[in-house]
Formats: sequence, structure tokens, C-alpha cells
Amino acid sequence: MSPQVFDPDTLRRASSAYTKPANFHPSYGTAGFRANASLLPSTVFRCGLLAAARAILLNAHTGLMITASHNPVEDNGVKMVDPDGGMMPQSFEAVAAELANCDDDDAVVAVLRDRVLGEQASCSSPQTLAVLVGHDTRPSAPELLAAALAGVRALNVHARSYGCVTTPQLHFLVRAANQLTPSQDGPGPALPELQVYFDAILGAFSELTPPPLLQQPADGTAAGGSDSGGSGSGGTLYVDCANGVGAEQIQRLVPALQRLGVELRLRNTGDPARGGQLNHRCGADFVQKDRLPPTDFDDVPAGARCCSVDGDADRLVYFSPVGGGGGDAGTATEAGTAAAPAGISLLDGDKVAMLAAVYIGDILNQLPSELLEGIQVCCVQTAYANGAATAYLRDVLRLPTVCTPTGVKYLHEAAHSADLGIYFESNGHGTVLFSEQLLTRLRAAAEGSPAARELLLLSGLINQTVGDAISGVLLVELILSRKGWTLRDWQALYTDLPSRQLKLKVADRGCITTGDAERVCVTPAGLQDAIQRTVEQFPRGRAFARPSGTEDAVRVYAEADTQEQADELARRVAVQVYDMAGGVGPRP
Ligand SMILES: CC(=O)N[C@H]1[C@@H](OP(=O)(O)O)O[C@H](CO)[C@@H](O)[C@@H]1O
Ligand SMILES: [Mg+2]
Repeated sequence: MSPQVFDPDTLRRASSAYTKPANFHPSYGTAGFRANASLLPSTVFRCGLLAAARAILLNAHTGLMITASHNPVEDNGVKMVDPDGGMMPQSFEAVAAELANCDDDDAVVAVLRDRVLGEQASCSSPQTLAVLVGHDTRPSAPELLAAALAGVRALNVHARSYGCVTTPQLHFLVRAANQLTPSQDGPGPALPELQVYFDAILGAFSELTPPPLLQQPADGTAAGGSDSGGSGSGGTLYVDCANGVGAEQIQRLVPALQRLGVELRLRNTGDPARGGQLNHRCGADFVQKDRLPPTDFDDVPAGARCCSVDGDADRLVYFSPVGGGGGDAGTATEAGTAAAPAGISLLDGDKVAMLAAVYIGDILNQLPSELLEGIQVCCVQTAYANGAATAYLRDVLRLPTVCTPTGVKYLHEAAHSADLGIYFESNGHGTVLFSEQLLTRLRAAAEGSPAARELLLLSGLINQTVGDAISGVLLVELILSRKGWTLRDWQALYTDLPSRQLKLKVADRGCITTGDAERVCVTPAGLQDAIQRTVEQFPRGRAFARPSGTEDAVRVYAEADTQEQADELARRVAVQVYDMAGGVGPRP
């Protein structure tokens, strides 16, 4: 007979190995729990419990990803993955935080029994359910992985570690696991191997890639290894892997892409001989916020086609090094970073979204009109989207747009409510979601309509669970190739308004609350009026301030007609936040 799901003694014993540090009060933020890794074993153990409990409650496999994404190497974090491969619903965050904050083992037992499992606590253990666990390259991963597995097993649920995988791969695997027919041949439930991920996206990519690309030289000599001319695809693509998990996984695309005429040259691969550190002066967050080429790019020629992923490879931005201080270096540098001599021409998440929107628009125009009847297409952005991108969507592409608060959980939800939802944060996290209704129609039409077939294949190329840098690279390369565009052509879709991001510390960032998708400050009283009066003094000015969900800081964003004005507007708003919301440290 199977053991009971919930055995208080087993649970108490397992929990006693993972005591919560006394002054640690974790909260489920923009991207799960994140903190210095040394604080996290109890949190990760309890997330293991919770992921197992959710599997039991939903009678489906769930997942746990141990990563702190673009944050420094000494941090770590944990995110929960739901059976459909999406993020745990926000309605579950409060109880996750309650469990993570329990002061002792008895409280852990009580919260799990009374607040999470309820009647299910007395069921016998389902032998067919698993929690799939993945982690990034951080040195703290093995210890936290052990904590996660211990948590899952304390509820008699099967735990399967996929080792070092990207966040989007783990989300994909959870969804794939739930699509398999349940069977139990071995000691645990039947679960997919990582190869199904590569089979899916590379299979779709091969079918979508037109024959001319197959005939291009694979030696990277097209356009002299740079993007300054010739075809937009083929040739060399330099990839900054942030010294993270992307390096090993993107490596697996090399042979396939090479056959298709794209030569990848990977940099910041975590090679100990080169001494690079995870996310340190490299990775998508650094490139997007500091507008500088990452470390290990000194020999990359100006104009070359480059991209950068973050530490867990769920973000992607493209860029081109610009020699001699050109480009848009410094246009959005966070406080404390000096302006640099050489810059980049950045194609951020907004630009990736617009590229995808242009291409998808081309396909939609070729679809039989009845297929599109009642189909809703929308593009989702946050307040950080450059005003020029929003104007391009509205005035040129004429697509309905939605603005949500920061954090992909909000964007994803909004995109999900359309039949075809394109969402990207400016920092490069995003994807394109297809509704079941649209997919059904595309499947029915695919045989007779090349456009329907193409859109259907695209839904297989693009990770349907979360933003994915690996499938993003394939998408961008495909579109550039289809359109015969260089990075310069892509960049020319619209010109970003000069912008600036700053961050500052206040005594309690909780005193700042926001409304209208974080575009206005509701409290403290008077702050929004002050910001508004300042913004009005700047032509094409726009600015907002919001508390970060991942750092103890308040972020300020400003854009205006010129770089000097964007800088000045950001500075003045930062001073207002400092004065009215309890700034600490030096006044901006
Ligand atoms: C301005 C910015 O880039 N904010 C990021 C950052 O959130 P904050 O709440 O701003 O700290 O990390 C989130 C998680 O990765 C990401 O979703 C978000 O876009
Ligand atoms: Mg990330």
C-alpha cells in the first residue's frame, strides 16, 4: 500500500534539517524568492514541499527552478512552475510566503496541512506524480538542489532533477511531462528527457528555414563576420552567454545552425581558464542597462551581429559594437556606472517584439480571411517600453497594445487572454503565445495554406511556456533571414527615444505604491504631482518611479527629446523620490 501523503513525523524530521534563519523574511517577488544563497536552504526545502503539494492538489506534475537569473553569483532563488509550464498563479503567492516564513517545524507542518493540502492531506501518495527540478550554474546550486529534493520527497512525491538547465527548458519540460500519457514502467513516473525540447524547437526551425540559407557558406565569412552588409542571417553571430547555463545549452545548437549557414561564436561561456564570473559585466541585463559591450568582446568587430542572454537564459537582447564612443552608450546606465568610451547599438526586448510583430503581421496578411474571424492579436508591454516602440505599434503596425505592471507573470497573463499575444519586457524577456482556438484553425488550414503552416510551425519554434533566449535566437535569425535584413535594417524600424534608468535607496520602498500599471505614484501623497510638474517641462518627456520587486531599491525611468534632457529628467525625479519617500545615502 502507498504511504500517506502527509505524515507529520516524517515531515517534521525532514524540516528540522532546514531551519529558517531568524531574521530572514522572504517574500515571493517579481520572480519568486530571491536572496543571498546562504539564507535560502529552508526556503527552497519548503518550496519543494509546496511544489509537491501543488502536484497532489492538481493531480499533475509541477516544477521548481533554482536560479537568481541575472543577479550576482552569490545570490540564488527559487521559482515554482505549474503543470501547464507557466508560472505559479499569483493567488498562491501569499501561502508560499506564509510557508517560507514559518518560524519552526510545527508551523511548517500546520501551514502545509491546514492552509495548503486540506482534505488531500489524508490521501495516499500518488505514485504517478513528479516534481521536475532544474538549476543554473551557481556554486550554491548543489546544496539548494538537495534541499528542494528533500522537500518534495518529504511528501512522498517523486523528484526528478534535470541538473543544469535553462529556466525556459525546465518550464517546457514540465508542460511536456503533463502531455505524456501517464505510465509507470520504472521506479517513478514516465518523464521526458531534455532532448524533447531540442527536437521541438530545432525541428520547427529546420522546417521553417528556406533552402537558400542551407546553401550559404558555414564558415562565417559572409559579410566579413560582421553585419554591415549582405544578408541579415547566415554569417557569424557572437553570443554572450553571461557565464551562465546558456553556454552549455546554446552549444547544442551549434551543429544545427552551422548546417543552416549561421555560425555561432560563444563568449562568456564560464570557462574557468578565462576567469569570467556569472553576470559580471556581461549578460543581457548588463548590456541592456549599461549599454556597453560585454567583457570578452574586445576582438569582436564594430558592426558585428551579437546577442546576449542572461544567467538562466530566459532573456535575449541583440546588439552591435560601435567603435569610438558612438552608438547609444550610456543612454540608460544605472546610477554609479561611468560612461564608457565605446558603445553599442542596442536592439532590446521592445525591438525583438516589434521584429516578431512585423513578421507575424506579414503572415497574418496572407492567411485566408475567414481563419482570422474573431481572432484577437495584441502586444503587451510595460511602462519601461520605449515611447517610440509604443508609437510604432500604435501608428505603424496598428496593433492593440496593453500595458501591465513589471514582471513577466503580468505580461504573460495579458498575452494569454488574446489568441496571439506578443509580449516582451524591454530587458529581453518575452515570447509569443498562441491560443488553442487559433492553433486548431491553423492545423485545419495548414495543408492548403502555406501561411497557416508557417504560423503553426512558428508556434512550435517559440517556447509557449515562458520567454526563452534559445528559441528567441532562432526566431530572430529566422526573421532576419526571411526579410534579408541586417541589424541596421532592423534597428531602422523606429528610433528609440533617449532614455535613462536610475535606482536609489529609500528607508522603506514599501511607502511607494503605484497605479495605472506603475505609471503613476499613488503614495506618498504629492509625489505624483511633483513628478508630473517636472515632466511637463521636458519636450516628449515621460517619467515614473516604482519600487523594485527584486532589489531593495526604487527605480526611476525617464525619456525625453535628447539624452541630456532624459538624464536631467531622471535626476530630478530621483531627487523628488529621495526627498518625499525617505531617501538614504547621497542625494541624487
Ligand atoms: C526594470 C527591470 O528590468 N526590471 C526587471 C526586474 O524587476 P524589478 O521589479 O524592476 O526589480 O527583474 C524582473 C525579474 O527578472 C524583471 O521581470 C523586470 O523586468
Ligand atoms: Mg532570467
